[in-house]
Amino acid sequence: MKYRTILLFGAPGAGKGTQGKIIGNIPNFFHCACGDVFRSMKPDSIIGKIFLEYSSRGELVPDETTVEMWQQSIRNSTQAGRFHPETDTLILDGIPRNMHQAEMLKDTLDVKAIFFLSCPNLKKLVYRIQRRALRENRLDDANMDVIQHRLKTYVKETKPLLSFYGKELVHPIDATQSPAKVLCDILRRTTKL
Ligand SMILES: Nc1ncnc2c1ncn2[C@@H]1O[C@H](COP(=O)(O)OP(=O)(O)O)[C@@H](O)[C@H]1O
Repeated sequence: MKYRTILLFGAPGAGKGTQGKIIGNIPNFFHCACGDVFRSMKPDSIIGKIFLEYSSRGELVPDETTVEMWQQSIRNSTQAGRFHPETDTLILDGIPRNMHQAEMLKDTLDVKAIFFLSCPNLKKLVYRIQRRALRENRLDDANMDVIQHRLKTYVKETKPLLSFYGKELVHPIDATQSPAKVLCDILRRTTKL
């Protein structure tokens, strides 16, 4: 069975995690952020070490490791009764993150909509990422070179995904607005799906 899915899409710092966490608290939605799954791994486990190696350089973790880990995490959430695939909509954030991952997940995800949190103001993104670094103690947010590299990786590898799914699924959302307004825009469209 394919999972009914909404993708939260956008550059690092666009606010995917902030929105995903809130929406995930609404009944019949289940939020899964791939970065959170990586960060929940023990730093001395095999995946934990691979994650630190790549994320501290601002690079994507290799696709096989990522997709396998993500699938395991979804299976665990289903078995634990947190995610009910029959009735819940999956709110995905941070995966798929390139064309290859989208291909790998083609038979797993039934993508109903992509909310593209658009923030063309680079300074704003960098400011948000640096603020988060202080709050969440994230290695990959800590220095400017890594942040720049992450933003470049997004443009080169992740943004082309928008055309993979096709523009009829893509809902642009102005992510420079306050979190409450962004949430309103997302929910207004979600209830029409
Ligand atoms: N789908 C993915 N594929 C590969 N690497 C990923 C994926 N999701 C997360 N990561 C790794 O975790 C890091 C942090 O991701 P995330 O928490 O989504 O933050 P951000 O949105 O700020 O990039 C990424 O820079 C990358 O190294």
